Amino acid sequence: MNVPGTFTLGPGDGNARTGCLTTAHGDVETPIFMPVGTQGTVKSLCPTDLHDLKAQIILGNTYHLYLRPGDELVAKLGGLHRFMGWDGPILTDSGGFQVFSLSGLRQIAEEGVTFSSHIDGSRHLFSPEKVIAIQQNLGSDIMMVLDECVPYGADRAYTEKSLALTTRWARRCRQAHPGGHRGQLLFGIVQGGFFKDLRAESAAQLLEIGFDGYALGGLSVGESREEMYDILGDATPLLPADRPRYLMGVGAPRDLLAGMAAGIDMFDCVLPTRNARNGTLFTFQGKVNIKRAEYREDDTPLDPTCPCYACQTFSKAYLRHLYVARELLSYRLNTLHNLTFFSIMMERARQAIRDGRFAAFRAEMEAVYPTDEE
Ligand SMILES: CNc1nc2c(CCNCC3CCCCC3)c3nc(N)[nH]c(=O)c3cc2[nH]1
Ligand SMILES: [Zn+2]
Repeated sequence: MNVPGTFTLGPGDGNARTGCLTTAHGDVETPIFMPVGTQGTVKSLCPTDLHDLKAQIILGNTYHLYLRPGDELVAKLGGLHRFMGWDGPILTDSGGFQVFSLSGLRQIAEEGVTFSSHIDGSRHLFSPEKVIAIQQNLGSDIMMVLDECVPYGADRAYTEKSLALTTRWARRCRQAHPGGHRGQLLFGIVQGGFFKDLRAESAAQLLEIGFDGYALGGLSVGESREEMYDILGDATPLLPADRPRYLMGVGAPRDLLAGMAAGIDMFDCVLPTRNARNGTLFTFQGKVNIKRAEYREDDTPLDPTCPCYACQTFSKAYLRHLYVARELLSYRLNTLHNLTFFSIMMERARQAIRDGRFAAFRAEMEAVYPTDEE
């Protein structure tokens, strides 16, 4: 078995590439979509379900687990893998993004970001050293640095100032986790908003510090698709080709395709799990809104080509009934299906890259996932 952090590139097709990342809890084939677990669980699924749908790596949530049940308790109970019964790789975000999106009353200073818990209003400080300690306690295989995800529309002056602080925080994170510590990897996060020169500066600064992988942050924050793709195309080649590249918070099928075409290796998004809860299901024939009346008497499976338990066992009429009746099983079956779809789509993408036919695969998928609708 390779040492954690080993990243071996396989066949490529244009800027799209396949690879294999070794972590302390196993290897991850790239490009990869990572299902999001929020409070130590991928909502409504058991770890066995995740293995059944061939999930290779999942996301844990530093912010939530720190607040409840507490990272120290999780450490005392053997770490997040043992706590949640998932023996595969886990990536944890630093929590910075959640602080900005979930908690009120936050202040940014040299030391770190102070915020009020969305649970009980108590005050907390996330410093670079603190978020490293939390992720070490959780035992995640891939940790992220503390960063400020600059709000969409921030002006150049604010973005420049924020970038300088974010880089100082990244350096403190690296110092707090010099590398090789129990095989836990540390990724840097490129910021710089929508200013290409600032993005280049950010990438160069992070490269000089040196990380096991590099993420593009500050995207999928409300910008238009073309704005995201513009930065994506310009910034991705700045990230070292021999290290994993992670596009944070992305995304819908067409955004995964655009990211892979640009040379991105790793993705995470709440879309498949969140949409499962509101009845929006992804199939290879396009999106299905299961609550629509047209499915009331539809005795056919959601996606006859899908191997998941929901598609193999139930009709659209039944899935619609469960959703309309607000039955808990609706949540579980819809999540099983959506994550199976994302898993199969990524497997087909990896094979298309290996076969040198990624452009054709992308065109085929975009025909059912047009770029105009949300
Ligand atoms: C949705 N768009 C988006 N997400 C971003 C995220 C979060 C990525 N997902 C993390 C999971 C969220 C659910 C719970 C578990 C962790 C970002 N994170 C960081 N640190 N920096 C970003 O610029 C950053 C930028 C992001 N943009
Ligand atoms: Zn299915």
